Amino acid sequence: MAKILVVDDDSTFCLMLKTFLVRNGHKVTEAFSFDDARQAIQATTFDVVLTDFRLPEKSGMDVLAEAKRKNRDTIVIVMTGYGDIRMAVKAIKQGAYDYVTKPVNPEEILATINNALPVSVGKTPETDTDAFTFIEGKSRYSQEVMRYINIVAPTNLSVIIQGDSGTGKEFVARQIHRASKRNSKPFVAIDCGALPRELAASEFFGHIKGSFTGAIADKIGQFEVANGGTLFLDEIGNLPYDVQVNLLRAIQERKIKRIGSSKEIPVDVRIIVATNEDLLEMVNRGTFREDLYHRLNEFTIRVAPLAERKDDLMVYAQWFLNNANREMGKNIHDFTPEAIDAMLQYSWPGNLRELKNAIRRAVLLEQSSSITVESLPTEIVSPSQKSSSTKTDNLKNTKEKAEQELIIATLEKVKYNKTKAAKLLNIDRKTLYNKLKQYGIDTD
Ligand SMILES: Nc1ncnc2c1ncn2[C@@H]1O[C@H](COP(=O)(O)OP(=O)(O)OP(=O)(O)O)[C@@H](O)[C@H]1O
Repeated sequence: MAKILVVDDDSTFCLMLKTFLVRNGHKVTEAFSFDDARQAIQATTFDVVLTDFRLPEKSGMDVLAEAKRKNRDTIVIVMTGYGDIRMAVKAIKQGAYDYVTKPVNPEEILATINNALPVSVGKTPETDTDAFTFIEGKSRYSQEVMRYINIVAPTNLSVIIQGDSGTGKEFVARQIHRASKRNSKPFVAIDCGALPRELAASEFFGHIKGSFTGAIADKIGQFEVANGGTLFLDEIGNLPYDVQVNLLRAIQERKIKRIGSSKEIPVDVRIIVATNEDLLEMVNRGTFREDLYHRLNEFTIRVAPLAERKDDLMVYAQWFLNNANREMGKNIHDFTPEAIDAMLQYSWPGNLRELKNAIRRAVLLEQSSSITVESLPTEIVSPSQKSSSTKTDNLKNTKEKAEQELIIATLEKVKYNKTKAAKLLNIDRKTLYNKLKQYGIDTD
């Protein structure tokens, strides 16, 4: 039984979800606004918070921040419309466990919660369950990543894994650990993005009772938990600057001191970090320590966005389909040619995570033995395909659609940096702004 908070201003939806989750053995509290949610979070520690992305006045991001401030192990799942998928990706970068798309299917939510629960966010001793089975893509990029994993795994080198959200960085880290001599020892993941500055040092190194307000008992830090194994620091770019120096010292000296203690404890930990930012650029901007960067940068692996390795798409799609079948007791064999076509055309800004979610949703909705275009999220059925049969097409709106698609694709490519996008599109920034307005493209 998990303690779950459901946050949505639609009270009928809340009631429906509550009834369903209670029937499945959970204890559920509802909140219809951010203020209700905040009060509930302050009063109780929830295992799971399920929040709508759009709330009156506030957003799911605020609920996420509130829940993580109270207890960073709370699993936050964001419910979002497909139009907000980029925001959902942002929420994940800030510590949300996953998102589900609206219209929400209760079975899907339950499956997401069940997946999340045994994996108490972050610190998971490595287990060889299906949830972490590493699937090899067949694209040139994936083959290269595989080669790098095999080269670096047996060494003790620190590794930086660079790639957009949802590309599979944590999976690469787990695979390195699994293929290393450390694989019988723990793999410990810390999400630096969800780590409040004041708790970061204590999370890494532990503390002794009474060393600061709130230190009500001795606490062992993650360096000690990971001893002999691998420490995976996700979103390393979000680590507060002053904590970076402590981290560097621990890595270099291979010893730590619990906060409030003078006793040095030797630790043997291999460090793997992940980032979706350009750390070197952060070094140049002065937000990431250069000495730490060089210490970590013994080996770098770049994981390409799914859009750049379309050869992998169906390998993963079939794997996620098989898993979803098993999870939901269904037996859908494959995808129709139109569905494959639509998936290949789509840009997948949320990468493998988005693909997995789209397929789980499709498996729930699909009534036939193959996934059809109709059960895929509408976003995925590309605008040009959807409109190809409409008689109202004319040269002007065909041209506009193509222009709009090109702008979106370019923005995604340059991670929404408008200066770079304008340059690539060979237009000035002002023209780009006008076009964004004209097509209602939201870039915040
Ligand atoms: N090699 C893989 N084999 C099987 N599934 C994978 C693989 N890589 C990624 N996935 C799937 O994609 C999801 C996202 O992967 P992962 O969490 O590793 O991405 P990430 O790049 O670390 O994301 P973030 O930057 O948001 O933390 C995983 O939950 C998993 O289901």
